[in-house]
Amino acid sequence: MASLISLPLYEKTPCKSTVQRTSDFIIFFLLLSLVTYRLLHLKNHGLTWLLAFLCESWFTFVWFLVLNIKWNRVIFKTYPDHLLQGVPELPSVDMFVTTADPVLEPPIITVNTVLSLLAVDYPAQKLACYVSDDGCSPLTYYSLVEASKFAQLWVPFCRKYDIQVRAPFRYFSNDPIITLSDSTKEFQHEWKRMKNEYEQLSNKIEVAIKNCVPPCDFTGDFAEFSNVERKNHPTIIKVLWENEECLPDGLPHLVYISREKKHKHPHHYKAGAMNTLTRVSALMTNAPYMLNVDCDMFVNNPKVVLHAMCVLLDSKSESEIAYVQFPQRFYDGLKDDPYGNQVVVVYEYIARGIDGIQGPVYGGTGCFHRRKIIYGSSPDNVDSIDGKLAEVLSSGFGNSNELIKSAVDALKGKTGHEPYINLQSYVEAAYQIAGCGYEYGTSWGTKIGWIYGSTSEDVNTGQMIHKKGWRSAACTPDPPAFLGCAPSGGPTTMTQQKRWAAGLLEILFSKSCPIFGSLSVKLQWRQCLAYLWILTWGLRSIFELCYAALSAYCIIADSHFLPKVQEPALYIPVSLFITYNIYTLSEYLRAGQSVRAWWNNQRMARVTTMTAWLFGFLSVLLKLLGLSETVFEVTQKEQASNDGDDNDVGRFTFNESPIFVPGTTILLVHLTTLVVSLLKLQHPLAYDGNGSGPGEAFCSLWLVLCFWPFFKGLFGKGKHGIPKATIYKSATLAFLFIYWCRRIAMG
Ligand SMILES: O=c1ccn([C@@H]2O[C@H](COP(=O)(O)OP(=O)(O)O[C@H]3O[C@H](CO)[C@@H](O)[C@H](O)[C@H]3O)[C@@H](O)[C@H]2O)c(=O)[nH]1
Ligand SMILES: [Mn+2]
Repeated sequence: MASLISLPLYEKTPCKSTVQRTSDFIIFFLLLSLVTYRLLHLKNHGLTWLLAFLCESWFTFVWFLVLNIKWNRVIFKTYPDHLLQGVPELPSVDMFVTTADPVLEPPIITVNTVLSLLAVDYPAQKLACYVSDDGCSPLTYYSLVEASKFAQLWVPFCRKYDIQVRAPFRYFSNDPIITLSDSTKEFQHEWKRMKNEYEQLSNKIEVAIKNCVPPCDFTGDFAEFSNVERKNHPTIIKVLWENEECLPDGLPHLVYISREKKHKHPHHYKAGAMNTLTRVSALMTNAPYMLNVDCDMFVNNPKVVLHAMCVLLDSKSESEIAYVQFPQRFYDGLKDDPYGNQVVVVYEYIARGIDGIQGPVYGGTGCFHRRKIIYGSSPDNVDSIDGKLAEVLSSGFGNSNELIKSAVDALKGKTGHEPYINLQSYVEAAYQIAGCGYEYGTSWGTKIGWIYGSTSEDVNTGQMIHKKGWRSAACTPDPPAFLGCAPSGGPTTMTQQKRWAAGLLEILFSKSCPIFGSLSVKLQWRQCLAYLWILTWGLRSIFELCYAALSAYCIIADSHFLPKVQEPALYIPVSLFITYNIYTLSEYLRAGQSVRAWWNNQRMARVTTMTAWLFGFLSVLLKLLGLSETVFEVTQKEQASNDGDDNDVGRFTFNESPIFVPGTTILLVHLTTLVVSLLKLQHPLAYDGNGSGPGEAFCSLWLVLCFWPFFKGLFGKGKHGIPKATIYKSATLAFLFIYWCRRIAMG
């Protein structure tokens, strides 16, 4: 294949970064100076300085990790046109969609993602789409059945007119007048028909949700769904559509899978679902490449598979690059990113940096994997897999002979079935491998497939691959390949952040910890540092909380933890603060973001670290103590919401969750200390004698500004207000903290 390809399929270019490296260094230098200053004066001060020293050492360590990450930023560029000229035959791809809850993940969202996948620009006989439904919902199934009928019209329409956005809800929500004005009569006619058909499809689904018909009479095709409980039901696998004649312009196969679940059998959440998808697809189509997306991540660039293949089919990649990760981008993002979760700037600077080391971290969605690598092959044996080695590798696959045979084929590089396949004939064997007991005594979840033990199965699995010495590649085509929905409310954002922090810490505190990886295996040490930056999110909460408590304590006890006004050392924290903020602001501006977006992200970074990540940390602590297990709480997906008055869009929302207690407490404490320091109400018996100064007061002011959404929440109503119970609890905690500070101050 290599000789046929003359033009490059992809290029990796470094970003210019002198200014950035210099700024990163200045900040690092200032942090080091601060730590040194602390160390030199440690013995003249008490515990407060020791704590400040520990926190600042941590902040310096984190910045060192950032410095390392950003050092070699790169951009990957792919050329699909060169691919079509150079590659005689494109390989097959199995596409996986996971959904878990028809309420939190409305079926119409999953349907749109599936439709957009079925309609990608790629020979249809090379594609198969598998949907895993962990909710075992007849509604999801019904919606997919209806969607597969609509797809018969939609996919040809997209191909004929080269439609760019192939998720119908997005396509029809874009301004139709512009699309239609300079088009042919025929197109206008078909467009209207298609819009009408799509509206009928959404109506049917809506009606089904409301009235529970027809799925709920559980006859015919729905019989298997009668008496199912979400967490206790047999396997259901249904071939919704099969491209029987293997037509390149037909419709890709579509298969629905709900794996078996039983009470007390661990199902490992998304990782378990991914492994079931991997096995079932191995029997049916056994494509050498697998794409996986979350149910809300529709295809926004129809050439996405071709872009991925540019990297994967490049002659050198075969023994080097394990997977191609597309960035997570979001549609209908709220103006100025009030929840700080659009991650535009993080992608630009952090992700591009990691891309330049050993390659992007696996992000759980929008990623193309090679099947044999998911099956455990490493860069050393990838060229030399013979029958014997393949058999050794396939020993952990479980006792399905069909599966083992397909795995041996996949490992040897012989994949895909011969032209005629009959998916239906594999369904029986598929039931066996989708059973909840199948994985007992096998290597699934440990050495093969998606790795268990963390609710951030993505990072865990990607890291396992990097540890074998594989690299990965990022792909950032324009327009963005996939778009999904980012949480647009306080509670959802907090739950998601909490789960991430917990899942990442689970990896840090397990035997998959990257530190072991870079000592003994082939994880590059700079990649190991990059992983450490990610995995330690939850730990940051402790240091930030401690620092926040220090400044409050110093005001109440009339002590100080920052240099006094007359000390030249004051310039260190002051210049650190100024440089850091100007620098991060410039990053936002350079990435095309507003000043407001910068501020919202700074503020939300403090809020999530000290609240959601704290809860993530605590839940891992409980797990380590054997008191409870971490759970994967599914993030709620909403379609563009038109409800509510426009004034309130982006205003922070709350609910009864205890996750809002720490934030409210921090706010109340610092409001109090701010008043105390302005009115000079400190305790007269304070021990230090040289009391708190403007530095400490400024810290309180800054925190109050960061928690301003909570301040508004104190007076807000409905979902915009912090519940009374939360306020009472927080007020009690704040009171206890202040009381305790005074007690210590009085000795
Ligand atoms: O028991 C489960 C739980 C979740 N999912 C699916 O997993 C996906 C991701 O879940 P979501 O609630 O959307 O989590 P996010 O926080 O939005 O997801 C990010 O973080 C996850 C790891 O924490 C990754 O798995 C995701 O790919 C990544 O987008 C969704 O398609 C779910 O349907 C399952 O299939 N089974
Ligand atoms: Mn998601």
